[in-house]
Parts: sequence; C-alpha cells; structure tokens
Amino acid sequence: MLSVVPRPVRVRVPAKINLHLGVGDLRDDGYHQLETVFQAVSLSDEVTVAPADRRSITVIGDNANAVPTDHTNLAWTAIDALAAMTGHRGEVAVEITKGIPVAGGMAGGSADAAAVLVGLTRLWRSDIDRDDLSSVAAGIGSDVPFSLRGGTALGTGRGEHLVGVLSRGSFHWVIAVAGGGLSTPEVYRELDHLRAGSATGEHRAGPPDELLQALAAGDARRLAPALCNDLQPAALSLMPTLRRTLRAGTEAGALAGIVSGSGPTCAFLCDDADHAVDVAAELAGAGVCRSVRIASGPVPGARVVPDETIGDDR
Ligand SMILES: C[C@](O)(CO)[C@H](O)COP(=O)(O)OP(=O)(O)OC[C@H]1O[C@@H](n2ccc(N)nc2=O)[C@H](O)[C@@H]1O
Ligand SMILES: Nc1ncnc2c1ncn2[C@@H]1O[C@H](COP(=O)(O)OP(=O)(O)OP(=O)(O)O)[C@@H](O)[C@H]1O
Repeated sequence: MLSVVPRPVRVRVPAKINLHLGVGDLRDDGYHQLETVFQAVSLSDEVTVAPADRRSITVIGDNANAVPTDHTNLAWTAIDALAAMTGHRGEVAVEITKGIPVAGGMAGGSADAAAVLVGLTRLWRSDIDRDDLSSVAAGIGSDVPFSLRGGTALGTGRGEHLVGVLSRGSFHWVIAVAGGGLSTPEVYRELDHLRAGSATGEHRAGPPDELLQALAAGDARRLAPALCNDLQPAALSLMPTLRRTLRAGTEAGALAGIVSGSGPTCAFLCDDADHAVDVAAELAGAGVCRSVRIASGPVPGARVVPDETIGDDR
C-alpha cells in the first residue's frame, strides 16, 4: 500500500515585548517570580517542519549565523519534548527563517520552540490539547507558553502562567536592534547584584493597573508613561550604550522607549503607523543601533500558514 508522505507544515510565530516587567525575588528553583504583561508584535520567524530520515535544523535570515543548529537550539528541545509525549522518533527536518532579533529579548528561541510544537502537532496529527501543549511549552522555557498564545497576556510565576488581557486596537512600535546580544540569565544575575548592592532599596515595578487600563482604552499616550521593565537597569549596566539608544528614540519623537525583556533590543512606542515611519527614519540615521524595524501589536501566537503560501518568495 502506497504510504502518503505528509506535506511540510509552515508556522509563523511572533516576537514579544514585555510592556510591564515586574521582577520579584529569586526563588529556590533559580527563577524569579514575575508579574509581566506580554504583547506579541509583528516581527516574526517562520518555521517549517517536514518528515525526514534524520533530524536536522537549518537557519536562514537575519543574523542566522548566531543561531545554533544542534541540540542547543530550542527547536530541537521542542522536538524531543513532543516526541516523548507522542511516541514519535522525532526524525524531522526543521527550517527556521529568522525575523526576530537573535538574543534580543524578544523571545526568538522561545518562538521557534512554540512554532515547532504547533507544526509537529499538525504534521504528526497529534490530538494533544492546548492546555497540554502549553504545559509542554512551559517545560521548554518561561516565554514559550506566551509564544504559543500570542495576543496580550498577564504572566505570573516564571512567566508561564498566562491570563488574557483586553487590548483595544493596535499599538505601533519602532524596534532598535542592537549590534550584540545579552544573555538572559546574565541579565537576571546582574539585577540581583544591583539589588544586593543598593542601600536605598532599588525601585521595583508596582502592579500594572494603569497599564492595563491604557491597553483596554487603546490609548498609546496613556500607555507610554506606564511602560516599565525591572530588568532595564541590569541590561543598561551590562550594555551602557543602550542609554544612547533610548535617548535617541525619544529625541526622534517616540512617546516612550524601553528595553524589551532582557534586551538589548529597545522598543519605542509611537502614536500610529505614520508616526512610527517618521521615528524609524530619524532613528536609523542616529547611528545608535544595528538596524531599525517597524512592528505593531497585538498579533496572534504561533499559527500554521496555509499551504498555498509555502514557496511564496515574498
Ligand atoms: C526576560 C523574559 O524574556 C521576560 O519575559 C523571560 O523571563 C525569560 O524567559 P526565557 O528566556 O524563556 O527564560 P528560561 O529559558 O525559562 O530561563 C533562562 C534563565 O533566565 C533566568 N530566569 C528566567 C525566567 C524567570 N522568571 N526568572 C529567571 O531568573 C534563569 O536564570 C533561567 O535559568
Ligand atoms: N531558535 C533559536 N533562535 C534564536 N536563538 C536561539 C535559538 N535556539 C537557541 N538559541 C540560542 O539562544 C540564545 C538566546 O536567543 P533568543 O533569541 O532566544 O534570546 P531572547 O530573545 O533574549 O530570548 P528571551 O527573550 O526569551 O530571553 C541565542 O544566543 C542562541 O545562541
């Protein structure tokens, strides 16, 4: 009987910005207790999974040479996790097209892990439900459940416990991609170091009440002053040039700017799409970052791209 080889499955998965990132105490398990508001934005990776005789990962696109193609790629971890649950052997060819800044604080690796979970669920015709998939995601990394979910959500725990949040309309961002990367664990360690050394009791973000109201109102000018990130001082301590980037963004007319997650990418909130184009043009000429992108959110999480667009050379 002729066996039908399943067609490759392509998944598009967004980057994230932490609009609010409150970092609590270091827990016994080595993670920090978080209260964060994630928003998925329209910078994305595309991940294709296809049946193969042996496992392989290839990476193309922006800064692809900085991404590993062995077992240290989070996509590999995701294959192992789902194969363990479903009994598959995990011989899969994965192709990743990067559009999310690498090591930028926008959950680039987490996004690819989420995309692999979604793609393999389709490829292997697995009937795993969303909650179980989210649990598998949480086991891969703290940002992976949000990369699955997308939209706008309040994250607690390590960031893996998510509750949807109302965000009206779209918010428009200019993204300043830095020349280098920052190691997430190193930024958290630096925060603990700064907190240990501060006599005055360092600033910690309060509850995101004003931010949640600004999101529900769809009001960018109200959202701007409510943006906050407890990891920002640590990212600035490890990469002081980010101060110039943040200053250049607001001088270019942005409503506000923050380091995205553990950084070093900086996200600048604008009034609307046209304003974002103006700010991006001005920032691109300021010589304070490797490249400048425009994005908007919220957008959905990891989702299969219909067949007819595979091979589309857009
Ligand atoms: C900075 C954020 O991107 C904000 O959303 C996330 O907290 C980081 O999420 P992530 O990269 O998926 O992090 P994981 O891969 O789960 O953990 C990597 C390392 O970051 C640190 N980490 C991560 C999450 C957390 N709540 N507290 C931590 O201290 C720990 O040292 C951990 O070993
Ligand atoms: N699929 C992947 N894409 C990008 N980086 C990956 C991937 N898999 C593993 N890595 C490694 O993870 C490191 C962190 O990259 P990543 O893009 O996940 O950082 P990040 O966006 O700051 O993550 P987060 O915001 O979740 O902390 C990179 O330096 C790279 O070596």
